[in-house]
Amino acid sequence: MGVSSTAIFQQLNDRAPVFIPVDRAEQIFRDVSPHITWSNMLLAFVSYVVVKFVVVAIYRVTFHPLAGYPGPFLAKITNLYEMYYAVFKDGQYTQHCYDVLHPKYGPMVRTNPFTVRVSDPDSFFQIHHVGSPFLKWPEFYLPFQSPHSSFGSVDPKIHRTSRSNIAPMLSKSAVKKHEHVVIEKAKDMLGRLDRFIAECGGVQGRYNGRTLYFAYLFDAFSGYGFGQQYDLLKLPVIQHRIIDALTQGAEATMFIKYFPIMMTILEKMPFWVVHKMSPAAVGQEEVRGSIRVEVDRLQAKKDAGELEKKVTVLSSLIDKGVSPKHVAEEGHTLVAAALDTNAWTLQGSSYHLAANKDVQEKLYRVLKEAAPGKDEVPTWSQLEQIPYFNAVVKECLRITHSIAGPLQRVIPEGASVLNKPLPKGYCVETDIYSIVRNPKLFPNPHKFDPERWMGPDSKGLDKYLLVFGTGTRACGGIEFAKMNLFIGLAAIFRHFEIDLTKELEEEGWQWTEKWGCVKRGALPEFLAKRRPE
Ligand code: HEM
Repeated sequence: MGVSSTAIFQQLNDRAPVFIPVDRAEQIFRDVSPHITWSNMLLAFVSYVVVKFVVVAIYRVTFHPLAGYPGPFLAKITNLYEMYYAVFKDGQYTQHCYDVLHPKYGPMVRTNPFTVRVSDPDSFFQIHHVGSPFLKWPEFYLPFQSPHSSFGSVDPKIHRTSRSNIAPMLSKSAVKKHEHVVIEKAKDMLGRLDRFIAECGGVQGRYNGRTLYFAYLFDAFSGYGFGQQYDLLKLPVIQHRIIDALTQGAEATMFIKYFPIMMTILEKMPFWVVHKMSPAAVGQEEVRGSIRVEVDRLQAKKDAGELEKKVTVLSSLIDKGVSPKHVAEEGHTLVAAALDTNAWTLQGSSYHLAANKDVQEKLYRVLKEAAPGKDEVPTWSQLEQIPYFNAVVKECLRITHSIAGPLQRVIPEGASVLNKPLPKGYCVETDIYSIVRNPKLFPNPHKFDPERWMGPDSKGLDKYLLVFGTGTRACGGIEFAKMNLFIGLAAIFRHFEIDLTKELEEEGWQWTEKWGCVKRGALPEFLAKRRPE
């Protein structure tokens, strides 16, 4: 039953006397009600949105705490500007900042209403030093849904705990104990290249770098990380849904950055729906599932007093008493953090070495000297003693800069960067790309030139090889990453001559930024020929 308007107005008036006389209110209602139509309501709504947008836009360019920072007008009033380059121009945001915004506006640019982007080596260290009060920006990191992991945590206390939990298993001395496995997997990779050659007639084989290197890295990491052997390199055809899943995951990162709600929606959806939308999600779930099973198995062993000590990253975490839920979270993020980055570096390195045959030949000669035997793979310590090899690896890391996207941090109280005070609570972002491609630090920065690491002044350059980040939130797996890179690159370039396919030769090395780098254009395929022993 309806309630009369008189009663409603009477009630309102009782609660807020002298608000408006009841008879006057009724009169207004009678006058207005014929105009309450759908089209008028729509018009009112649109007018509200437009007026609100204009008022907010005026505020953002005039009185907003970031109003004084230079940047494109559109970027100051809406994040659609940034989103356009990041999402709709297929991952061109970082390159747009490097090519257009910084040259035009200087080292500090307001790239969206809430963010100042800083491209300056000294400021990078100021923001990312050990114990820095610039904490990870929750809006970017929390959608990864691993708030208790070393990568995904935002709260410094939680991070301190999670990082110190994994650190002993990822220290140089700890990962070195796993070196024999990595060498074994590198030899499997050589065998696999022989098979590609045999399949292509016995002289030169064509292979997909992403698939092959991913399989090598996954085989090298999975045993150490979570005690599972997938042996992807031994499959008849190298294919696993985890490869597709991580590819799709990387592709989705930018989309999730601008539409974080998507992660929550996907989590809440029944798995069969997600599977229908993205078959690769099965691979993700498969690995997540096997990590969960392994974590539960380890916890049961611990409860029974039978836990094998410090055998894998996961078992060492269970041994420390970390809850199974958090151990599983750490496991998932480690898989993503460890694989895409390293696989990208190996692909990009293969491209640049194939495109620069003089460097490849010199590298081959030093490697042959270090490992003269058939299929011999030098050890990590041996490789560390070869100056030219080290120069090549540094240049490969620099030019491939796996994480090209912005590293976003919250501005703390009283911060000032480049002598300009920054308002607390907003976002300041830096990026690795603009440091490792800074022409003042690395002249001719787009040229692949290992010699830049060999000169008398090159020691000072090491500090700017910031591909792993620096400070408290620097990469947790640097040693593991280096071991895989050193051994993987040495194995391949000691025993094979790598060439570009026609497609890559014509196109060059094109990439798109999905926070991490993703190959654009032609497939990352290469041609491999056995070196004479
Ligand atoms: C070439 C290979 C790699 C590169 C270039 C790389 C780069 C990076 C960068 C730039 C960050 C900082 C991200 C940020 O501030 O948001 C990071 C974080 C991290 N990486 Fe790596 N990474 C590589 C390989 C690995 C490997 C192999 C592992 C593990 C075995 C790993 C584990 C981690 C972890 C746990 C973090 C989070 C650290 C923390 O916040 O405490 N990464 N990595």
